[in-house]
Amino acid sequence: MLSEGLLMTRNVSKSFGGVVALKNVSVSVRPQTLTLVIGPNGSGKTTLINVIGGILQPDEGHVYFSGLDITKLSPHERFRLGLARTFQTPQLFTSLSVLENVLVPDRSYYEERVIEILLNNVWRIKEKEYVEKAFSILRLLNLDRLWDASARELSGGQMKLLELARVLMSDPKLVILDEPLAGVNPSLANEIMGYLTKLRSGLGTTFLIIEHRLDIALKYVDHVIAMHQGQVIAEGLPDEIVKHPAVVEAYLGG
Ligand SMILES: Nc1ncnc2c1ncn2[C@@H]1O[C@H](COP(=O)(O)OP(=O)(O)OP(=O)(O)O)[C@@H](O)[C@H]1O
Repeated sequence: MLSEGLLMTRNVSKSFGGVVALKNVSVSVRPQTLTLVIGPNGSGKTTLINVIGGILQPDEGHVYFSGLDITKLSPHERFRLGLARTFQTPQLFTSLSVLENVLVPDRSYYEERVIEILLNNVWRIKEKEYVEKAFSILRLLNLDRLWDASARELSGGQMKLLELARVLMSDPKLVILDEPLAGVNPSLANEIMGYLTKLRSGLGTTFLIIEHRLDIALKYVDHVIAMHQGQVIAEGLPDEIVKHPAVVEAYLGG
């Protein structure tokens, strides 16, 4: 059973005081897919990705990634295994340029390689490699023309793309995106979803996305997980899920 998903939760439960945020949640994210988690406000989406990312520990249940039980691992340890995430508010260095932001990925990426870099005196070669890699990622996301701009000059949507670019420097297997389209104009929002499909097919990256703007997101994703009151109420193809009676009821009732 562990081979079916790159990422899986099994019977994950989490409460905050008396509030049950997740109740026996078992989901699977297949490799090289765009999987979207939907649900009305308060249905448990954020809690689920925080448990998957390691920010929260579940009260019960397990999280598996690449066949490993990662339930007890820290967010950094998960990152090193290839499980990365972006935040609703991008975590950028606003005084640095676009390129510099991409060249400052998570510290653990460099920490792992620091001995190799020092011993072999290959820093200059590595630096050139990193810059080339950064530019190729910026090109994929149509940010290369802005490489020298200060991050603070970017639009909200471009900032989200820049955060994604930074995360991609570590060659993640799976990226969790928390509302990548929130506050982004429709044209850029469609562009962002287009880039994700391109990255999935081109680099083989898997994406787990939380998004409220279903009109846009549903057109691009491969699989939808619908939540309500801390439970998964339906799963399947976008077309099936929007028509699913439990999903319709959850949104109308909510
Ligand atoms: N830190 C917390 N302390 C107390 N209750 C919390 C906490 N985090 C979440 N909850 C509660 O858990 C439930 C699930 O919340 P969660 O934020 O996971 O839902 P959501 O689907 O992400 O909602 P939204 O779409 O509004 O972001 C809600 O009832 C919420 O009030």
